[in-house]
Amino acid sequence: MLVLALAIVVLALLYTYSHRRLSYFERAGVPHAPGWFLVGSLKDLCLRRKHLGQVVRDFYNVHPRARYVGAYDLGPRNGPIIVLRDPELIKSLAIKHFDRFCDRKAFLDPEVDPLFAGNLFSIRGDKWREARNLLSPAFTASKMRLMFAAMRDCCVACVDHVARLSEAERLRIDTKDVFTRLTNDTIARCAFGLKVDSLKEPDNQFYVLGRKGTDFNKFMSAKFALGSFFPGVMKLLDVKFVEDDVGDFFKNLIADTIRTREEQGVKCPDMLQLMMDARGKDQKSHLELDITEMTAHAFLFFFGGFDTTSTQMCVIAHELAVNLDVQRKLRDEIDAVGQLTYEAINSMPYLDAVFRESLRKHTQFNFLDRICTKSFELPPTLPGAKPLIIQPGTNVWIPATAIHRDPSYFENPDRFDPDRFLGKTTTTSDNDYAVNLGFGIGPRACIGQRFATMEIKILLFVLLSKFELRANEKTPQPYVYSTKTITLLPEGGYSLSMIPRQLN
Ligand code: HEM
Repeated sequence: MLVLALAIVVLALLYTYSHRRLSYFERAGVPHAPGWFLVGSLKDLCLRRKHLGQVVRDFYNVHPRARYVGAYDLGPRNGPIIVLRDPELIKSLAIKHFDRFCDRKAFLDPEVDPLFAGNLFSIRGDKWREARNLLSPAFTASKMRLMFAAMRDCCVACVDHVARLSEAERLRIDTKDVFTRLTNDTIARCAFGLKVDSLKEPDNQFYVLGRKGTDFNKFMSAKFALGSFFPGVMKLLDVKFVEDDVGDFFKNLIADTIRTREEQGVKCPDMLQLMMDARGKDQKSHLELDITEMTAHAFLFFFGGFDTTSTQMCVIAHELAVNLDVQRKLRDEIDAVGQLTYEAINSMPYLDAVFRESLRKHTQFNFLDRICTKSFELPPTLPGAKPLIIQPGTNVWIPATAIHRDPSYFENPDRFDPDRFLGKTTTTSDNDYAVNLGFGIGPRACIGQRFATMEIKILLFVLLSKFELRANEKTPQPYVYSTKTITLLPEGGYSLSMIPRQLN
């Protein structure tokens, strides 16, 4: 009885506290999405009524002219989220005032989950700066040139595998499975210096455990929500993103590779080598780079690159199969180029346009998140409103998905139309920069952008040289994102037909 009474009192206190928090934007005079006790403004996401992308668009559409709007986070604190709408303000916070908005919201305590919480995506402050400086040289244009041959070999092996399938199998390709194996093998080669063929050996440990560690479609989304909004509960229950068998496998792999390289005096052009070379160079560095930290960074290729890159391949293949005019135009460009070289892949305007349009229409990071680290005065959101001072710890979202579907920036935004990017170079004009957010913005933007772009372009080149992509009866049309996950997985899954070109 006493316990029940106590529980009711705690709940009532929490409710009163939350009620006050949920009036924050009302009091500040900022247009906002409504919020509810515990679920904040993310009720539809929690109830799986809407995909995260739609929820972000709902926030964005709260007011068509506001420079920013408000929403409320999950959890008993129902913290305020500032959702930026104005490209100028986005640039101001993400670039000019980066020193005040350099971190993301913490998911996890590094002590609970060192592999996940210790990687570049999650770490903060000076530790992030040092790690980013250390890892950036692995992604320069000259490193990409070095990795080109390895990537090409992986893509050719993947397309050869498709060619060896029976005709019936080729009519129903599970693109996610094939492309995930490809990205796995590329990462094994370029991050860990390992040769793996996951299409020939489907159950190899590298693939099986890498997949297990990054499977966003099962419990991962729930863990993300828990870690994001109730990090304390995550710590208490000792819930990890990276389970021990996965973590141990990768740690041992890194330790063995380092030992072998040191014993044999071998140097390889991969990310692991960069970290090995950086060890012990700077005594004052926060980066001690022990095996766990090196594994965390190398493992980041999985979190950052494995699922994202294969997903982007899937959505492009889908769009090409349902937009045959686009496929034809791209194939003509590929045929005209003929020879696949590093220079060629980087100078194909239509291929680049197709890729950029895919990032726009199918945005994997529905919002980019930043946390305010020093108090900051936002300008009035609307003419006549007051400026808003936000405090350290306030969450700021850049609603990438919503901006990408805003007709004031992209005419007819639901259409897949690569032509809109033709004639625009990748180093875009100022405003373009803040409305093309597929790889993020500012110093915290995706470090693997060049890597992913090159891998995807090579695959498209090799694939379309040999196959025509066609929708089959399982291809989702229209493409509706499943509300069961935070990824771009369509209801019904990915499926396509690949038809050898010479048979047409
Ligand atoms: C098509 C594939 C990919 C997409 C769409 C993508 C997208 C993104 C986005 C939107 C961000 C957040 C940027 C921001 O907050 O401003 C990000 C961060 C990141 N991505 Fe990617 N990414 C892809 C592939 C990769 C690959 C291949 C890697 C390989 C290492 C990678 C590693 C990372 C890392 C480490 C971060 C965190 C950067 C930091 O905080 O300093 N990504 N990515």
